Amino acid sequence: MADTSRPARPVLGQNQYGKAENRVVRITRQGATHHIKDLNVSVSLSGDMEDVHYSGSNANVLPTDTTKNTVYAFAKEHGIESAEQFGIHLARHFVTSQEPIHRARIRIEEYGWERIEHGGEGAHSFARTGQETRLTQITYDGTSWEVVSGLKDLVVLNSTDSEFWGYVKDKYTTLPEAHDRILATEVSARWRFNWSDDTRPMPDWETSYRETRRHLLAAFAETYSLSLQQTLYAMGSRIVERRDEIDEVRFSLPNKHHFLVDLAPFGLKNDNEVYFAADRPYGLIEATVLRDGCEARIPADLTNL
Ligand SMILES: O=c1[nH]c(=O)c2[nH]c(=O)[nH]c2[nH]1
Repeated sequence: MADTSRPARPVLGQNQYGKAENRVVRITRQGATHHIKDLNVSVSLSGDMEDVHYSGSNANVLPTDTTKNTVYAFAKEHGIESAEQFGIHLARHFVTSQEPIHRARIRIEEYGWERIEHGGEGAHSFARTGQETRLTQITYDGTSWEVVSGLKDLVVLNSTDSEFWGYVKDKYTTLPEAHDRILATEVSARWRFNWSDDTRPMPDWETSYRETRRHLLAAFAETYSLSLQQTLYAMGSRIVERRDEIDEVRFSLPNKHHFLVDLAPFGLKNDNEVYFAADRPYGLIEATVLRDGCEARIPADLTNL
């Protein structure tokens, strides 16, 4: 019989720790020409951490301060070739150098900079690109890797080649059918690489990002859209078909509605020229596109990644 006089001690569940949002800017000098990498790196470690939670023993705890220092030291010692390469390096270091640490998850946001072209000497002036943030998440358990990369805040718009009609109508439906509308969204996308073990060559991360982004944009621009859902599938399938290293793509696409303004009260005709750009509410279209036979592993809620 279990002793019911004293309740059992509550059990520690999943836990992880580390230093979040280490902002690291690495300048690489090639004579007067400088190169810049600007990252926001979050480290999350897990392993034999029962004691620190139950008793406060820090014997297995690599301080979060040390994880921060490691990010900066690695930026100096190894440079930052790509966000993925840098994250892999860090994850491998934490799992292989610290016995109690069994799993490392490194999340990186990368901010883009473009050169300011000017008549003066040197190439060391940059302007932040107002476009997307590049993202990656590296997970390593000492045996296998999972690399999920992507982007967020990439705003795109087609000013034609978009329709929306033929939908279900009930007594609450007021939306007029559209045969020529603006289609605009702010793309949040994550794609999962099929590279998972060290014995296989890694993808070229920089080329992969550039090409994946290019295919995504080309599919958006080239698809004659009958719904944002159709455009989403076109973007995902183009990536999976053209990039062998990627098995899964997930999108979260807010439909940034542009409503035609009624100019009739002013005696003016609105021939698809003047729109009200509504900021909310917005349609939210989300889906995963998978290589046939592959498993979906990217979480449905991208805010969890
Ligand atoms: O592309 C669209 N998909 C929808 O599901 C939808 N619903 C809606 O009101 N407008 C749109 N547009």
